[in-house]
Amino acid sequence: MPKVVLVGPMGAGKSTVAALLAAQWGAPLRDVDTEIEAAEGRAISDIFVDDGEAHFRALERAAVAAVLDDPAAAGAVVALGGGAVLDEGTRARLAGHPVVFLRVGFADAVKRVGLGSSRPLLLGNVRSRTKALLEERAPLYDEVAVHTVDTDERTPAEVAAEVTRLLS
Ligand SMILES: Nc1ncnc2c1ncn2[C@@H]1O[C@H](COP(=O)(O)OP(=O)(O)OP(=O)(O)O)[C@@H](O)[C@H]1O
Ligand SMILES: O=C(O)C1=C[C@@H](O)[C@@H](O)[C@H](O)C1
Ligand SMILES: [Mg+2]
Repeated sequence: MPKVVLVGPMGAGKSTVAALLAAQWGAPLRDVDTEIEAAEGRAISDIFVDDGEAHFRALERAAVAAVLDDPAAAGAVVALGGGAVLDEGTRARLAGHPVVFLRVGFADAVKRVGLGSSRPLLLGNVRSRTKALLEERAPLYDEVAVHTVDTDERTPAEVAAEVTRLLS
């Protein structure tokens, strides 16, 4: 089983904090978004444009399951994509895992994700999309999480230290 599975919205810092924790713990790093992009040979934004969100979600469901079942992911730091918890089967699979919800509020989330086009679900109106997604998904992150860490006005290093403290 992984040592930690980070969940939370876009801009929560899952990828950033996962990389820090993996380096600090000397543990393998598994970032599911990155693994999907590597397997597909294209960016997530291109998967959304070419094949649509439903196709991306199917790839994501399989990629999360593959990581959770992978013996090589024992003791790893795993970062999930922001929407992985939308899938009921994924939520069920996370039961019993050390899942940490990195919470982020609206203001910090908007500052962190910026206006780039790499997050297809925020295209159009970053502020209103961010607000809606944060509200819709908060109950799903709460459902799967064993611990919640508030990341607002904290550096990635401070967030990583809090995750380490909670899991030790
Ligand atoms: N605690 C923090 N304070 C300030 N900036 C942060 C913090 N955590 C992450 N960031 C910055 O916010 C941006 C988004 O972080 P990151 O890519 O780690 O988020 P994510 O949760 O993995 O998002 P996604 O779901 O889109 O993969 C990056 O530019 C990162 O440097
Ligand atoms: O919150 C989401 O739905 C997403 C978050 C990212 O991690 C990527 O998985 C993708 O951009 C979708
Ligand atoms: Mg990420």
